Amino acid sequence: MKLKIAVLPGDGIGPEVTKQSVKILKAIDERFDHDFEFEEAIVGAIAIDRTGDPLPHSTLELCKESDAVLFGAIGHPKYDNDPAAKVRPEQGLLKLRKELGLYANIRPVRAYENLLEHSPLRPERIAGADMVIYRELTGGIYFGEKSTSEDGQTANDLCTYSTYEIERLAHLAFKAAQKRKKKLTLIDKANVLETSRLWRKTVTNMAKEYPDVSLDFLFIDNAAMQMVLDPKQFDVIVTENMFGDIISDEASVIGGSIGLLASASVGFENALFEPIHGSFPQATGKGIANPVASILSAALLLDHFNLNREADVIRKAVEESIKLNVCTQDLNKNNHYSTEKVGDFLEGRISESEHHHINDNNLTIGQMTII
Ligand SMILES: NC(=O)c1ccc[n+]([C@@H]2O[C@H](COP(=O)([O-])OP(=O)(O)OC[C@H]3O[C@@H](n4cnc5c(N)ncnc54)[C@H](O)[C@@H]3O)[C@@H](O)[C@H]2O)c1
Ligand SMILES: CC(C)[C@H](C(=O)O)[C@@H](O)C(=O)O
Ligand SMILES: [Mg+2]
Repeated sequence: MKLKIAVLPGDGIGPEVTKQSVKILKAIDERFDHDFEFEEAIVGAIAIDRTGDPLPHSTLELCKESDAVLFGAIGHPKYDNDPAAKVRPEQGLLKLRKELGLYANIRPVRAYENLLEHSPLRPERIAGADMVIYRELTGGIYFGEKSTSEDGQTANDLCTYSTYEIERLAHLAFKAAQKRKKKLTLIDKANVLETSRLWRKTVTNMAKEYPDVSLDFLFIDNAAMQMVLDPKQFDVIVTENMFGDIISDEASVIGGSIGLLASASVGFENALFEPIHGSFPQATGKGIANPVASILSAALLLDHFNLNREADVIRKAVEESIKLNVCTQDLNKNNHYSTEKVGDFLEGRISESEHHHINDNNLTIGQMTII
């Protein structure tokens, strides 16, 4: 298949992990005889430094004309530590999501058999946990009107949702549940927030169209507790932008590290793939960042184009690396491997791999297969 992939490494560990996922995609390209073309562009703090704009026009245009975007991470302490900064790296990512219409952010989370002991959570609580979080990505409090009073003593962030925004995401989540364990959980704060009450009303109405899916509701505060107490209860989660951001970082503890959690952001026309973690500035240049989240995001990219067999080869290689303890230090304190070495190991496995059959256990969601 011919694919043009825009590569936006970004800041901090972004370039280090993205280098590995590009390497893996190139190995897949070679192994399966595809025709992948990669083009890099700047975004985030590095783009502010060079152009004054966290999302330069040329970067946005490249993303629009590409089949998919492979995104690293953005963010730099010089902005995190300056609340008065007029322009911020994060604005680049938020604008990109909005401009590309990426309303659904899909974050698969699961426990790995060989990492059960590694998680701070009790192994018997997390063994078998396997869920997908559908996070709304272009609305809510992130994108509402913002203001600070002239005296600087009061600030506002408006949270707005429309039925349309809720429905287009919830349809994807219901469909995902139909192909999985047929359970959908809406996470909200409907006991307090008007927007959450609209989510509950809208999703409840939609449930009639999906009679085979059982729908339940959790308030976000309780959900945050349930996520660590009994994560096996979750199948598909659907939630608004900010709750989804927070609950997915929390859920990464189940896998053993946020360095394992991949995501796909999709809209009607565009798709972007990125790890859920940030630029982990403390690790920049040290070769300690886990590249697996970025590599599994590349696997989701392949799934998006129905290259399920190829995506499966990547996931199998990752499973194997975990089994053999070929991991960065977040997963293996003793005898750990560098970012590059983990990438090299996976690349080697892919190049040597047999052509696999499509795993029938994979669950297809729209165009996408979710592990
Ligand atoms: N999508 C994004 O680009 C994105 C996401 C989250 C945060 N950020 C930005 O990143 C910067 C740092 O934010 P933060 O420290 O809150 O979050 P972060 O995700 O960068 O790091 C939080 C912690 O997670 C762990 N971690 C993250 N990535 C890892 C990896 N690949 N391997 C191993 N461990 C990893 C580290 O222990 C780290 O201290 C901020 O500027 C923030 O705005 C960007
Ligand atoms: C960097 C930030 C804007 C972003 C978000 O909150 O969406 C990040 O935390 C994420 O999860 O992708
Ligand atoms: Mg986040």
